[in-house]
Amino acid sequence: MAANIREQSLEPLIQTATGKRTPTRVLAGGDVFNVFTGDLERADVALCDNRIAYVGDLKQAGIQPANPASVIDVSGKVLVPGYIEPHAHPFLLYNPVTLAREVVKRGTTTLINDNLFFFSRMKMEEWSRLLRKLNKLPVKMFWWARLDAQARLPESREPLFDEERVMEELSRPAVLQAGELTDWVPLLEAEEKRVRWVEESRKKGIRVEGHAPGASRRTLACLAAAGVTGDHESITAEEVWDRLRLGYMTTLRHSSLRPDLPELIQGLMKGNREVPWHRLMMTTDGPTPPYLKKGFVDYLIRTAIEAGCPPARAYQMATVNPAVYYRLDEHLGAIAPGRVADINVLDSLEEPDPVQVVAEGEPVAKEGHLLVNGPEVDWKGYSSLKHRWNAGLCSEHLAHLPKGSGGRVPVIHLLNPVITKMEWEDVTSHGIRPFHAPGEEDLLVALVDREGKWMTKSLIRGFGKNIDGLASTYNGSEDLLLFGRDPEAMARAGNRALEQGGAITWVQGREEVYNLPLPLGGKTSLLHMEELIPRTEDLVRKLKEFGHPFHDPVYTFLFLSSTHLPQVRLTAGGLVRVKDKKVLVLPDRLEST
Ligand SMILES: Nc1ncnc2[nH]cnc12
Repeated sequence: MAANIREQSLEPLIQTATGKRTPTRVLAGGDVFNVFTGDLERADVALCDNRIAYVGDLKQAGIQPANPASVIDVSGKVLVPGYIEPHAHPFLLYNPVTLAREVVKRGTTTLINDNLFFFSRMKMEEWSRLLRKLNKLPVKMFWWARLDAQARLPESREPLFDEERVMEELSRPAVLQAGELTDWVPLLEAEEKRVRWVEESRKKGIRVEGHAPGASRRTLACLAAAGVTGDHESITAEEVWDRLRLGYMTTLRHSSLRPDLPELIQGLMKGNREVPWHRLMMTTDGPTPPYLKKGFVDYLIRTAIEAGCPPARAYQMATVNPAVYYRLDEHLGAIAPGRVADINVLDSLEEPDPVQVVAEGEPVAKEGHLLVNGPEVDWKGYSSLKHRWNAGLCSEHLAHLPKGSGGRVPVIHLLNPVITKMEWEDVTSHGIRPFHAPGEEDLLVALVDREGKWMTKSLIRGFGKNIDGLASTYNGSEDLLLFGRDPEAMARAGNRALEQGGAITWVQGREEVYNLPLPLGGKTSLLHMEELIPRTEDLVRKLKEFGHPFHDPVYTFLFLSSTHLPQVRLTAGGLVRVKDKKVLVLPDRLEST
């Protein structure tokens, strides 16, 4: 429905509202949360197929239910609109289908999704076909159109973000924003194509999402002048105010990586400043699977309320605010006539996890259980997601330390799951087994081209101890990421992951101690969330046993090759210092070995 949400035929709605046609379904006797006033009002809700036709006293309005079976008794309950996640990354090991099926149980009925990793690797025909299929999910799937890959790719892959493809993406009816703009420097340098894409977005009335962590007010002001309309990267209340003052729609983040919401809410509410709640939204920003045990947007609402946010404001941030911002408020985000019938039935406003979920007029979940199946996606029909990896690995490729100038080697220190600091260190040997490396915590980390042409290496400290070989096709540049101290185990893990068309595979000696197949582009699993959550927890637990100090290693996999983050990253062009794009260590060429 996302693609054609603006194409509603009005006649049956008019007939139902005026009592000339019986409603297809009625929710009777509940207290309806009015997102416009922030009040609870006793009202019945009459539906006409997937839309709301009338809200009020149906008897008084002369609207008759067709029969008792068409009435859902919600007396004693509170009705709120289905929740909207404005900033979803539907590929944190889960895929768009498994994410949608999980979150709708907790009342999220609209996802506004990152297209990265699908757009960046799929043929356009297949991507369009997949979008049509996803349109049949009980969750409305809207999309962003990325303007860059967020990684430094080999030149042969760059045309993915060419004029024709990006313009086609911006023209899709289900695309609501350009971005997120992780690579915004070229925009401020007025790079022609980037400016043209933002201008095109403005012409189409779609938004432009920034990505400016730690940016000064000056930079934020320049980005606003360059057409950026929103940002979700604040980690302090002051940063939120900076964005609000400049007119940004500002999204408060509570992700698995950065659970900042309580601090942001409390900081915003400090003192006597009136908080402009209507300019705020909230996001889970791509949580890794275990987070979903706590919920999704329902968990954001709960967290905001627990932090002191007035309940009405918390619900507005998750419903009408994103609907207004994305220019969809005549369709979404409210229990009001004309809107899509996405309705969560709650015990009370203090309990945002719904007892029942109605999406597009159909009951889709009850007491945390899905009531609907499908659509079944035949993933085999999307050949561009089944990449054939050409990078056969042998241990010889991994048997030497990366060399910098003067025989020193680069050592990446992991300061948290994603922030790195690099230092040069002297080592006396060229082996990488622990007794050869500078310290017992040191592992080799390598990014191996999925076409088998190059490999970029560094030492890494702070990821774990005594890991023999761990391979992940889950990474920011869609190549193969390897960690380990034993070249043979690393090659074994890598080859095993590649053999499966993508996986996270861990080998100690000759034994496989962990394996999670990721058959969709080497990125996402087909497992339903009930299985994927414990499998992800298993990986984290095992890594902790090997001295891994952080809670979100999947993000380490994702971001070690993502050049939107600071310090050094592993790329096709070598080990690169992001700030000035300086290549610190060139990649090894693999073809000649
Ligand atoms: N920039 C990003 N790209 C991909 N996944 C993310 N999750 C959070 N931020 C992300």
